[in-house]
Amino acid sequence: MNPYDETAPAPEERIVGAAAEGDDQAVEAALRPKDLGEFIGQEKVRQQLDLVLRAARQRGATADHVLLSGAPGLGKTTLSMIIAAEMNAPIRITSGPAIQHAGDLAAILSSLQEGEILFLDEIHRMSRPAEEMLYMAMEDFRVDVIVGKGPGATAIPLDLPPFTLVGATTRAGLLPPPLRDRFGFTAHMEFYGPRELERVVVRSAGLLDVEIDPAGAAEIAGRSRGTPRIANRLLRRVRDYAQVKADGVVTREIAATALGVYEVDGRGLDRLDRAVLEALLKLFGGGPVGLSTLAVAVGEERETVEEVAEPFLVREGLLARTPRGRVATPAAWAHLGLVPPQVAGPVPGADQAGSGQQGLFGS
Ligand SMILES: Nc1ncnc2c1ncn2[C@@H]1O[C@H](COP(=O)(O)OP(=O)(O)OP(=O)(O)O)[C@@H](O)[C@H]1O
Repeated sequence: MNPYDETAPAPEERIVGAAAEGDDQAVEAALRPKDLGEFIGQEKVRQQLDLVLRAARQRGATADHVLLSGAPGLGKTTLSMIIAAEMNAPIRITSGPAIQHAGDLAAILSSLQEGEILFLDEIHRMSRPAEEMLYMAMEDFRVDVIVGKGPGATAIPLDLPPFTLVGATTRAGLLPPPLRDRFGFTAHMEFYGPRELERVVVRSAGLLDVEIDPAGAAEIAGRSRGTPRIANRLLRRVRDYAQVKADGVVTREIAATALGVYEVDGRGLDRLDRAVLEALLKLFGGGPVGLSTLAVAVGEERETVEEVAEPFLVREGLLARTPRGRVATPAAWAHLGLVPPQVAGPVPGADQAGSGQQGLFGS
């Protein structure tokens, strides 16, 4: 099971979904930071990448191949464009699923200019033959183009201009080691902290000409699930509300009310997330309960609960997956303002007699 699987079933378009949806792409182009200085957060990645790029520039060489991994919406595409800008090089953008045949890749590689950045999104979804061609292209800047079929087929070597491959993946673990090893620099992008997201919101508000006060920005940041793409989307919905229902200025109260209309709560949970938590707490006393039972209780597919709702609930420390089933954490009870039931009798190994929680969450 993959928490970041873009192909996971979505019950509906989610305002808190991390994948690009609706009008995201059109607006995102305008909101993308253009250089490393403008890129907010990810300090380590920024520092390391800055060194890699500076060194390449000083040597007058193309930069090493770069692998960016992390959940959707954290800025992988943005960073690839920044790499191109910092190297003053053109960029070609494609994705793993678009390259089904080795020939598709050969066509792209052979038309690259010297120093060009090739951004390959979802690199883990490339076909095997294309992947194998990429090994040689990355290492030797050469591909073998196969002409003909069967016993008469011949491989014609084709030299490529030096280029920089920037691969992006939500699932670094799925990359075969020979491919992973050919990247000179690998960066893992983390979820953003609230302060960083606040800066993302303030920056985007400036670009969109939205008046926002710091508390309004903090309110949106706190509901953005650690993801700049979600922060930008929530900002746009709050802007609409502020414009239609108020004087256009985004304050904490306006942001909270607007996001309440879209059913995004103070911690970024949406209707589905809360339905799962509520069922777990109110119907099953906090668990443990099996996934299928939980899914039936909320009227969703098992996969939807497992792949759409649970990853964020687990990340937030609201739900735990245990061998005996799904279990709510104390934070889940607190978040929904409910009191956990008292369990009668001492629980073996518990040091808080009577709380019953050691039995559920212990070890
Ligand atoms: N560090 C950042 N500072 C400011 N804005 C950011 C940052 N990272 C991402 N964004 C904004 O978030 C949006 C999504 O970023 P981007 O498209 O680069 O994500 P991604 O990781 O490539 O997503 P996907 O995996 O879905 O392709 C863009 O509009 C971008 O401007």
